[in-house]
Amino acid sequence: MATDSWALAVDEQEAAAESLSTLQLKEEKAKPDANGESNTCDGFSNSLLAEDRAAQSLLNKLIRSNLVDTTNQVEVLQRDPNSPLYSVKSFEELHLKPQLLQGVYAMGFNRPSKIQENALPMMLAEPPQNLIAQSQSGTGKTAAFVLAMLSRVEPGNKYPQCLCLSPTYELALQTGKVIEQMGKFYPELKLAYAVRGNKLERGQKISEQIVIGTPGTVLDWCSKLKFIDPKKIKVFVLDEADVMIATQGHQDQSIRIQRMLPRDCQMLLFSATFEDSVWKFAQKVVPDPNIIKLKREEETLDTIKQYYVLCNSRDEKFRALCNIYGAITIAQAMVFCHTRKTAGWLAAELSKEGHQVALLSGEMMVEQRAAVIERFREGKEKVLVTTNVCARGIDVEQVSVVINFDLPVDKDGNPDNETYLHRIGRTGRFGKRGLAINMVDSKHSMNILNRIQEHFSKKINRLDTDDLDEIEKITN
Ligand SMILES: Nc1ncnc2c1ncn2[C@@H]1O[C@H](COP(=O)(O)OP(=O)(O)OP(=O)(O)O)[C@@H](O)[C@H]1O
Repeated sequence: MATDSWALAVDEQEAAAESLSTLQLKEEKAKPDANGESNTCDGFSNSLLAEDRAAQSLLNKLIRSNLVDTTNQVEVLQRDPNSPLYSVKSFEELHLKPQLLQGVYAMGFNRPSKIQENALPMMLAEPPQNLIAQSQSGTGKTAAFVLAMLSRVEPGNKYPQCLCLSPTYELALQTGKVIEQMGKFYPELKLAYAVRGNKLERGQKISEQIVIGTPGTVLDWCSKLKFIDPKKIKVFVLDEADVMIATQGHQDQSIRIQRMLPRDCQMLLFSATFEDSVWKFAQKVVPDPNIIKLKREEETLDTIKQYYVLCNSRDEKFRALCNIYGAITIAQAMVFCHTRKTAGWLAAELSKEGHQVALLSGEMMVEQRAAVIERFREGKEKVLVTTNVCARGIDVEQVSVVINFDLPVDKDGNPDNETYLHRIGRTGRFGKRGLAINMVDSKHSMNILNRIQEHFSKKINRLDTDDLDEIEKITN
């Protein structure tokens, strides 16, 4: 998988070298599994990977202001292929409770998103149906299952009826916020967070109708501590299944929780990606499911002009970058480096030259990263320097130029074509024309570039950055 890229490995090493105390902290975090697994190097890097995925997902939620646009069609696989397939074009068609419809409109939703068009009628059908749904982040999954939970809950009954599992505390909070917003016109509706640190008195029973939490704590609350009676749960949601299974122990805990629920409990599972492992897990926790998939909007190199620049050193690459900036007007650019060290250095150098630079770096907290991206989106900075690890999955639509200060390679040093496409493909979406410039500083990187070129069968032209006229031409 591209996620364990070489850059991630380098960043891990840098992080480890930078601070022993952080390392110890993270090792602590990597330990908790009940399976008694020892904390090997691999365990450490897997835990970082899981944290990375969860952080990425949180980042996307924090910076997202609206729905991700998609022109792809939804693929629906019904449990009973003979039953009619309903889809709705308006929220009215769903016959929601008035308070709920009011909540939906108060959130500014005018009509269901693409995935909601099919998912909502299925989730709200009687008798309840199970669902596995996959679509990229930002397509309206959370809003859909929150609506389903709020539709089924009976606020008059003061015990948990809906249970939602999230991979981390922070992600649980984000979903909780959506529940609160959408359920705003239901004052009697209450929400409890089953997350580590939320200590309740033994023997207590929870009166909140919706519980959202992480698998370990939810399992404790349902079994050992008996705060929740699992037999009374009507809707079970497993959110971010792909992020969930990246964390050791979460998969087993989720399955154990699911086994305690009544047979007729509605099971809903959501995931942004659908690799084999997610699919296998989904089938274990969601019996007899309907399945909905929405393909990612294809990234394309067709509308992107690609160039490479030959240099001999990091300093030469920097000069080339300055020359490009001197010759053409760039509204906003993203510059990708392999390591946070290079990224930090480059950002500092660019600022010295008077550029308004934002730096997105691995050691930043997710909230800090979100703030950096927000400022960049608002145009407060014109250049965003980042490592691959930080910027994966982030869409900033107005970026028209992408510069690979270092070419993307995987952990074995081979070209990472997927990352290349993802980095620059975004500049050419929705009919926009983009520009990508690759810095080549060795025979090795020339070889990588050639292989990328072959892979996509798209010519990458040489650009002489000492020739200002030539640079100017590339924008024509
Ligand atoms: N029908 C809708 N109309 C307008 N905006 C919507 C609609 N549904 C959801 N949104 C908004 O779109 C954004 C993405 O929605 P949502 O969080 O539900 O997507 P998601 O697929 O769950 O993504 P993620 O997994 O990243 O949270 C949110 O800002 C949400 O408020």
